[in-house]
Amino acid sequence: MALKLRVYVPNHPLVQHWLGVARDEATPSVLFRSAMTELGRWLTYEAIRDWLPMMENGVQTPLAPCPANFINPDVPVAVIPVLRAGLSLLDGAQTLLPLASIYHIGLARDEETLEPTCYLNRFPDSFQPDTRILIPEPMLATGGTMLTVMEELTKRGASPEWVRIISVVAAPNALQRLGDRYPEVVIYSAAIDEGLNDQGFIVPGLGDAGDRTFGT
Ligand SMILES: O=P(O)(O)OC[C@H]1O[C@H](OP(=O)(O)OP(=O)(O)O)[C@H](O)[C@@H]1O
Ligand SMILES: O=c1cc[nH]c(=O)[nH]1
Ligand SMILES: [Mg+2]
Repeated sequence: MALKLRVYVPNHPLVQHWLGVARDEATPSVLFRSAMTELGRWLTYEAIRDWLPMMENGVQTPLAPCPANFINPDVPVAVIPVLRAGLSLLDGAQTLLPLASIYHIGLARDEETLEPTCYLNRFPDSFQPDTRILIPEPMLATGGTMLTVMEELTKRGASPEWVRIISVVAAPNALQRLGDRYPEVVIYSAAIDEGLNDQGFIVPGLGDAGDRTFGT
């Protein structure tokens, strides 16, 4: 079955370098966090192309009038880190989007059923439909977590066409399920891996992103 959503894997040396560092089991927690921050920064840089709202506003240079383009401050921008592991990408994203509102959501997968449970939701009651929404979530495995996040967003008025996900490793299962339900969503991922093992971990993946970030 063809994949319906758009997935970009930036072939950028900084993205590929930090992905390698994050994958390496010998990488200690402190360096793993740096790698994830860097991935958050460069994946955000790629993802906000053609997505941030712009407006034209001429300026006067010291020499002459000149056309200029600026980010339109009237269109809301929101970043939705998915706790815990999504926090590892947040610093990098926030560096590039310093004025964005940050709305946290926390989900944990049951180790047996792989079903996610939501234990924290700091979303506003409603989102303006043109709100630009960036979701840092490093692991897209079964896709269950991201489908829950999307449901919580859309029932508050968010438009999938303005949602961009930054992820480090995505599995085909998650991409298929997300594409079937939300084909408008665009994903920027450092890699698409082969699949999942019996415990629902992405292979080769990078292990448990939350545990490696927080040393648990
Ligand atoms: O696509 P899925 O199959 O839903 O899996 C992906 C989710 O699983 C992990 O979360 P986990 O439950 O380990 O929580 P954590 O981030 O707190 O470690 C990971 O951080 C993703 O959020
Ligand atoms: O491989 C995986 C799958 C889900 N969550 C992780 O942290 N790693
Ligand atoms: Mg985890």
